[in-house]
Amino acid sequence: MFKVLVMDGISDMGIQLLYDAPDVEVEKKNGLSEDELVAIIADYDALLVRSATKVTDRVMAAGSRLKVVGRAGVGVDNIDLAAATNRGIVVINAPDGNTIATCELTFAMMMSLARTIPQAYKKTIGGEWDRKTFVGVELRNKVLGVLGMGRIGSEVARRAKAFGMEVRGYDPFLTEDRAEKLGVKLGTVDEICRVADFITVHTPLTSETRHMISGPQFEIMKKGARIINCARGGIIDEMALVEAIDQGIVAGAAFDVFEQEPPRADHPFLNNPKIIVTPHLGASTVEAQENVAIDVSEEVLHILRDEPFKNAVNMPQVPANVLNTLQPYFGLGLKLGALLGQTIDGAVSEIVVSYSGELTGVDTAPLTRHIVKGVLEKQLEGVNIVNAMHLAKSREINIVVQQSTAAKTFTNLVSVTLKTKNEERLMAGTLLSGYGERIVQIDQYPVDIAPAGNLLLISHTDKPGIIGKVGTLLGTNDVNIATMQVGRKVIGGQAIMILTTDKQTPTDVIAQLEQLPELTKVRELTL
Ligand SMILES: NC(=O)c1ccc[n+]([C@@H]2O[C@H](COP(=O)([O-])OP(=O)(O)OC[C@H]3O[C@@H](n4cnc5c(N)ncnc54)[C@H](O)[C@@H]3O)[C@@H](O)[C@H]2O)c1
Ligand SMILES: O=C(O)[C@H](O)COP(=O)(O)O
Repeated sequence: MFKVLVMDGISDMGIQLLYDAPDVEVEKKNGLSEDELVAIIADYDALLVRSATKVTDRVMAAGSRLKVVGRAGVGVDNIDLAAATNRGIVVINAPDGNTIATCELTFAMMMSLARTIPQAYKKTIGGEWDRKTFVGVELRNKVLGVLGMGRIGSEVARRAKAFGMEVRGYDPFLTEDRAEKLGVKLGTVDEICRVADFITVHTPLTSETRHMISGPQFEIMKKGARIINCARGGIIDEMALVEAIDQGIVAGAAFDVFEQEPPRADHPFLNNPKIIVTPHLGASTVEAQENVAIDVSEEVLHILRDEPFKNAVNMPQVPANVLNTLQPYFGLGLKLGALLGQTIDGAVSEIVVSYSGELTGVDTAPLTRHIVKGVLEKQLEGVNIVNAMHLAKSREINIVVQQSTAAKTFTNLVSVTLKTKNEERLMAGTLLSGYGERIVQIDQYPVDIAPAGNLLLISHTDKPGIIGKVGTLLGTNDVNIATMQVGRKVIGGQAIMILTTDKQTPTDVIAQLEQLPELTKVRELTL
């Protein structure tokens, strides 16, 4: 039974999938401190959070069963991603579910700024009928600058067009083609600051976007501009903004997010009549909360059940078509890595993976991760596809990936070579239509083995009687041979023998085999 801890008031309707799952037990808790979370997290396989819970390295270190942290929302700045990767914990988010909610809040903010609705409301309910102070501006024919043209920024741009606004966008990853389709004119941050009547930010908070709008931008800003931040506190320099308002450069600002949340009671935004604030409500609609909780629950179930998943934040994204092509090879890759890893002694210094046939032209990185996981898992604890590459890198294992279009006997071939200081071994496998996974080459020898069960890999000198000696020794020790193959390049030269046995070969029998003078290496390979 998988145990899932759900925090931060995530929508019950959205996590119904988890409640309904026969293999999942759900517990809901709110407002736990880091210490309280550390004290209980060892009981859970999955942790679901919004932005309130800080998932620190300490929390993950205590989560000995933790496989996945699910963020019911977009931003993962409350989760220590590097620590999660290090510990092999998958972090997933729900990037699409709250786009519209946040876009609509941005518009609500923009219209509130244009028409000073919160200020007018406050006076009116206070008994004042003030029709002179609150003369607003229209959105039509105004320039809107959108910094960050991803999901939310693009939706904001679309709606702004419907309001008759001219939209200028800045996003280093936005192509001219897409900008044209959205009806957005591209510009730099400074160009946008000079001309925009409204500026809204929709980037993540990164070292590049921190204080993206600060003193120098306010200096060149069009007089009377209005600023909106429904993305992340810190993208706009809060103190510089207050100064720009005091200097009459900025006419008003609307913030849903703060550098520190909740802001201190004496934060200068909280008593400034030109600044509208909300308590990080961008994603807080019934629909968005259901959407993100459904998305994250589906992904958590996939991860717990070892099924393919797509929204991992601490692993590269894999497009669905690529995943579909690679999926059948994951098992083969894992087995090739695991078997080969057991054939060598000493530290691996290099893993060379070569793909050919129908695997060429495909982004095979996810398959390489499975192979590396296979190689490392017999030596290291806690290796998984999230941390395999990271662990290899931290052990200075060089990973070389090659793709070859050269015509081969097989329609697809995955070949893996492991190198240590003293030796080099190769194993290649293929997916044969109707037969499934086959190992078709070990070192320079062609073979045909189904990678399953108990395998004995024996390197020996090709001499008459060796096969008989091995068979007799195994037979007298009650180890039944299911299949046997031998490979050699020249008569009397080096050769290999691969046996599949019905049960594991006891270690003392392996020791007896090793005593046979013709055998140079005996390895039991298990999966
Ligand atoms: N207020 C809320 O409750 C709320 C709700 C949802 C999302 N958000 C926040 O809004 C932000 C955007 O969300 P999204 O779903 O649109 O994300 P997204 O990933 O779809 O879009 C972000 C965009 O920012 C761009 N970008 C990155 N670095 C940039 C830079 N240096 N300059 C300009 N653009 C840059 C990216 O290319 C991308 O297009 C995120 O930080 C998210 O956490 C806040
Ligand atoms: O990044 C997000 O998805 C938003 O900031 C929403 O955060 P929340 O789930 O805590 O409302």
